Amino acid sequence: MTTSATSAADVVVHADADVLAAATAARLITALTDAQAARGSASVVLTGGGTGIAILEQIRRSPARDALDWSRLDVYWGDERFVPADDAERNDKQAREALLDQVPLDPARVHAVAASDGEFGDDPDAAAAAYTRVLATAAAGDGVPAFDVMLLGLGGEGHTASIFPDTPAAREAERSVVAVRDCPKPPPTRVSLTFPAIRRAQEVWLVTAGSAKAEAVAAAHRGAGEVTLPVAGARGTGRTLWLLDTEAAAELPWSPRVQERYP
Ligand SMILES: O=C(O)[C@H](O)[C@@H](O)[C@H](O)[C@H](O)COP(=O)(O)O
Repeated sequence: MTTSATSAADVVVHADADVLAAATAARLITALTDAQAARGSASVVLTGGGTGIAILEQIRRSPARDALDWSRLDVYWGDERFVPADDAERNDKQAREALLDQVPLDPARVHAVAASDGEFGDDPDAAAAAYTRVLATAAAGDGVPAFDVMLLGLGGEGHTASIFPDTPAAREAERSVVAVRDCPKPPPTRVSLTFPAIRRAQEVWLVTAGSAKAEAVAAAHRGAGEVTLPVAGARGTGRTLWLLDTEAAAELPWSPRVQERYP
């Protein structure tokens, strides 16, 4: 059941973090399979963080994962920690361990952000510029692909991807990918898509769990500005969907129905 909220966003609330991850995994498999049926291929933007990785682990465990033609899926990241490639903090390393190394993806269609020990050395601006080119090439002139689904997490203070409150990244209106430094969430140096890039996605799914996120979730639905609460600026061209557990939904200005956990 979805509840339409402010800014035409939909909200679906699940009983707990485990149900949220499993249900979002099923929803993502279906959305990407439908995109492939309609267009022959699909594209997804992954997120780091505990909820984002839990979703990938649920997909790995799901028999429905074989409904997807993995060889016709393009995988991107909404942000990446700018650390060495084999650093456990890398979002792509965590995603590969959770799922990507277990499914028959086309390696040429997995678009990771350069690591700090990669071809651009310890230069996050160069890594951001290179990822900008990756997106532009995939978009065939539109600058950024119209991703089928972009997964985004959020922090308790309202960051999403690696766009943190009151930062240049939150004010970026031109570039699609930027380097961010001194992030309050470690590691401090990251590469992140910006709002212009995020808003190219057809569907943006904001997925989060836990009471620590409840205030930011509610503030976004009360009309907070995107510079002070970046997650409020994350919206898709076709749909913005909030996927929450009951704790993260607890302070919403209305009481959405909860998708119960059935025994
Ligand atoms: O690289 C990152 O850290 C993520 O992209 C970040 O935006 C994350 O999604 C949120 O901080 C939520 O993280 P949790 O799900 O672990 O709370």
